[in-house]
Amino acid sequence: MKSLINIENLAVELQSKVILSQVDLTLSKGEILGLVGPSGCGKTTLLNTLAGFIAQSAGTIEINTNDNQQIKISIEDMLPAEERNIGMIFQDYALFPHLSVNENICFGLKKLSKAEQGKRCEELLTLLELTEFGQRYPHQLSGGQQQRVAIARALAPQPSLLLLDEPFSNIDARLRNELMIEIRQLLKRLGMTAIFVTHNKDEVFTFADKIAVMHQGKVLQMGSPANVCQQPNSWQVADFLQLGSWLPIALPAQEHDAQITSLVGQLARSAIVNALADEDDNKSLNYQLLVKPNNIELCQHQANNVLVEHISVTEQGYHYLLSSIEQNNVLSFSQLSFYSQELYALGAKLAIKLKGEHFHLYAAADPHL
Ligand SMILES: Nc1ncnc2c1ncn2[C@@H]1O[C@H](COP(=O)(O)OP(=O)(O)OP(=O)(O)O)[C@@H](O)[C@H]1O
Repeated sequence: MKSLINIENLAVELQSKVILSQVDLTLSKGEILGLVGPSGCGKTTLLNTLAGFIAQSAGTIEINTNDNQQIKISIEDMLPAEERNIGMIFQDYALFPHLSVNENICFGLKKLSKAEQGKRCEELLTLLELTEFGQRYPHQLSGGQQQRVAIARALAPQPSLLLLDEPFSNIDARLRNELMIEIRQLLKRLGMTAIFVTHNKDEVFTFADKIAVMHQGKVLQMGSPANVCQQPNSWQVADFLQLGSWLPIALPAQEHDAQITSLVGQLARSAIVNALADEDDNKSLNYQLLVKPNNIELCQHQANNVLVEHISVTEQGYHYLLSSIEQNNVLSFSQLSFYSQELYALGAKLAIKLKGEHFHLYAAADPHL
C-alpha cells in the first residue's frame, strides 16, 4: 500500500542547536500515529516542521494527497504551510475569538463560493454534533465543544493529513476517554491520516494505531503499541512507557555460571530473552532487569528483603513501591512496583521473589538506571 506520508532523514536546527535529527517515519492512509517522549524531545517541533511553520535543515517530507498529487518538501523546495494540504489542531485550539463557530469553520474555505462554504459548514456541524452552536463564539463553549470546533475547522479544507498537538490535554479527565474514542471513530470513518502528540501513555494506547517514541530529537522506536510494549528496543522506551520497574542485577562472573543475582533472589540466565547491550564491551554499564508487576510474588519461606515505601489505591488493587531492605549494596533499589489485593502497612517488611521466564535486560551508563 502506498504511504500517505513518508519522512526521510528529517533534521531541524534552531538557533544553531540540533532539535531533530535522522527522523524517518512512514504512515499509510487512514493510520493514526501517536508521538510520545519526554518533555523537550522535539514532538511539537516535528509537528510544526510538517505543518510548515518551522524550516527543516535536512531531509524530505513526501505527502501523497487525497487527489493523488505528490507533494515533496525538501530544503531546496520548502512549500509554504497553506500549500501542504495539512490541517493542524493546536493544544489551546487557537480559535479566533471574534469569529462565530460558523465563521471559524469557514475560515480556510475562502476559495469556495458562499453557498459551498455554507454546505461544508453544515456538514461539519452535523459530523461533530455542533449544529446548535453555529452562531456562538468560542468563549460561549465548553472545552470539549471548542475542541470539536477546532477539529471541524481543521477538517473543512479536506486535508490529507491532520496534525494534533496534545489534543486532549485541556479536557476534563472523566470526559477524556469517551472523547478520545469518539474522535478516533470519526477519523477512522473519514479515513483520515493523523499524527498527534501526547505526554500521556494511556492516550497513545487508546487513540493510536502506531506509536513513535522520541528521545533527544530522534525516533527511538516506531510500531504498533502492542509490539513496542512487548519488545521495547531501549531502556528509554521501556522507561517512558512505564512498562515495568527497574531491578539492578549482577551478571554471572563466569560464562558457565548460569544464574544472575539480585537483592530479591537469583534468576536463571536463560530467562533473559532480550539483552540490549554488549555485556563484555563496557564494564561501566549498569545492568537492569525490566520487572513487570506480575513478575513479583510474595514468598513466605524466606527472609524479608523489601520494605513498603509507598501505597496507592488503584482499580487493580493496592499499588506498592518497594525498596530493598539492604541499602548499602550496588544492587539496592528504591522503586520496585508491586500490586496486591492485600493491604500492607507503610514501612512493613515483606519477602518477595521473581517469577516468570521472559525478562528483558538493559544496560545503560545513565545514572538514572
Ligand atoms: N524557537 C526555538 N528556538 C530554539 N530552541 C527551541 C525553539 N523551539 C523549541 N526549542 C527547543 O527544542 C527542543 C524541543 O522542543 P519541543 O517543544 O519540540 O519539545 P516537546 O517534545 O514538544 O516538549 P513538550 O513535551 O514539553 O511540549 C527543546 O529543547 C526546546 O527548548
